[in-house]
Amino acid sequence: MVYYKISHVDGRVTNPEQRIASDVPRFCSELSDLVQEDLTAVTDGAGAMIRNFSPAFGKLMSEEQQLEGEYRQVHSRLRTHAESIAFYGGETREESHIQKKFKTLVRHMSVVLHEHWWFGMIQDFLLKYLGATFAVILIIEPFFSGDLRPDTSTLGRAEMLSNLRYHTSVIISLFQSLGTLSISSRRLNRLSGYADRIHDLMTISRELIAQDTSSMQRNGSRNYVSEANYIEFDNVKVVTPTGNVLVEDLTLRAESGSNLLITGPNGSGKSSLFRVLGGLWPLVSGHIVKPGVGSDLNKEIFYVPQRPYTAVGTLRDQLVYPLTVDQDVEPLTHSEMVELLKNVDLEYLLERYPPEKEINWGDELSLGEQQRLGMARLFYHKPKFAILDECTSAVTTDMEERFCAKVRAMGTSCITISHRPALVAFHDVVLSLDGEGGWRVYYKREDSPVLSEAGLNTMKPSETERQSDAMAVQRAFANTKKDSSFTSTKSQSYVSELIATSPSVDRDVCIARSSTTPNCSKATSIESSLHVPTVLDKQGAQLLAVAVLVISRTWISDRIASLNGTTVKYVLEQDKASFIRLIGVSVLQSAASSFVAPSLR
Ligand SMILES: Nc1ncnc2c1ncn2[C@@H]1O[C@H](COP(=O)(O)OP(=O)(O)OP(=O)(O)O)[C@@H](O)[C@H]1O
Repeated sequence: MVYYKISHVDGRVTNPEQRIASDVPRFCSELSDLVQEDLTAVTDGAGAMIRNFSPAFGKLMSEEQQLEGEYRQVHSRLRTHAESIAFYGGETREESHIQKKFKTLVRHMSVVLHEHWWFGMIQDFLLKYLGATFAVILIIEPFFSGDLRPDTSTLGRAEMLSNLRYHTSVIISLFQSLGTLSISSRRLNRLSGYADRIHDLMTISRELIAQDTSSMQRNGSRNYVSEANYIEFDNVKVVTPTGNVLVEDLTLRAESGSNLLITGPNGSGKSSLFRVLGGLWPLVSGHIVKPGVGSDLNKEIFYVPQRPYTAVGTLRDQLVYPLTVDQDVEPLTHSEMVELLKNVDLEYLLERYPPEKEINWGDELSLGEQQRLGMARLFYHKPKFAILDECTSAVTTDMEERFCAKVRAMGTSCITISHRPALVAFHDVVLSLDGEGGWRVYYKREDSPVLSEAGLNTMKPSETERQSDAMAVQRAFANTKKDSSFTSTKSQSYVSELIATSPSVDRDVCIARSSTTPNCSKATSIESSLHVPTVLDKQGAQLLAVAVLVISRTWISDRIASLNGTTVKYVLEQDKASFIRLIGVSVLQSAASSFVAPSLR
């Protein structure tokens, strides 16, 4: 069709040279209109075809957003509940959950990228290359076999085609390069942001490793953790990461089978004591003895926080947490599950939620229900020691008493942080912190738990309501034995103490272990997973190959552009004589027509 139209346009002109000189601009514009028409037809057809074959990108994108949101949500949950998870020793469980979400997202992303890849290829092929090739064939054909084929000189044609080709290719290349450059700078900025974050992470993990190594090297005897069948704090100093001393040189032993109650005003360091015991905060000075050294804290000492951590998962997952169903050595049967839930009056959850349904329990259960679920979890694990950090604050006193009785019957020793006097009956020893670094230990009299005024003189007149509760708890004990009580004003830097001291073990019961070892092993694993490629390894070689490819491609494009220019110049120089003749003819023609026209008028 185009050919016919071109022939028709061309049919009015007789002499090829004259035709080229006078009709080239008009011809070009008409040709462009015709090609545009046919290209539109071609692209419309291709567009319709593409639309029909196009994958559902909208659906894929919304799914990607959802999966990415879920992945980020589990990450932010991890950050919010980091302490509870660390106390439970739930790192492996959380890691597997996050990995699962991550793998789902990666799988989906690879589907999306694959769809984009093949669709992009087809789209490029149909719209750019097929369309362009078709257009070129349409344009070229009349020049070679149609009426447009010149008889003699090729100067006009060469000039037109070469100029067209050269300038078009230069302009296209220039814009492509500018576009690539602007995208590259944005990509480089993003890359430098990621690199910065990874660098920070690597620096911190190196610092942790260095701290641990230096702590090992200066193997002193001031701070170490060892293993035995009981929990003992021997001259332990509890210091916050900001350097505040919360408890001075605490000496206390909790035997397996006895129950310890810890009281004290808000912020006196009750929970912090267990942060040090669990290895979440380093042991600055003193000696800690506990069961299960070298394994996760939850194996022997199970922590039940005030706001229990509820993992996303099924009801069974909540009960066996931090174990996963696969790790569960003796799988929890349905009847055992019913039994555990009955103990805390939560059996109705089995009817409310399908057993295999994954629920965000933290959003769906009340605080009291979550606390009871935490208790059921403790009944499942049956640890040697249970640290109960105000974990009954939101349940009824009746439930609290049932819980304490059940824990006792299980043979688990409780270390309870509470201000409720009702709990006194279940404990043999009370540790009272005064909030200024001082502490006192009260033992229950053998004969009876009668109230006693022991230790009251250490409390200040400005006691809060909770302090009054704590006093009431203390009154429930007789002061038959008083270990020690003192206050020190000396405050030392947490970090400098950690670096300056290191474990030294020469006790027969001990398995020496630095309190920072878990951090170190995690830091080492982070470091090893953050592998930075070098030229010598596989990733480095791949990066180098890509760089070589990009440089060679740029060089080849540049050479092609320069050859284009040279070719045009060569053609023009070859046809210089014809070109000058043509210019002369054109000038004479226009002069003659301007001379003849007014005289005719
Ligand atoms: N990560 C931290 N960095 C610095 N200071 C901290 C950190 N965590 C806790 N503290 C501080 O340590 C002190 C003791 O906190 P802790 O949680 O042990 O108190 P608590 O006796 O359990 O109080 P409550 O009865 O309110 O639960 C508080 O003053 C708290 O601000």
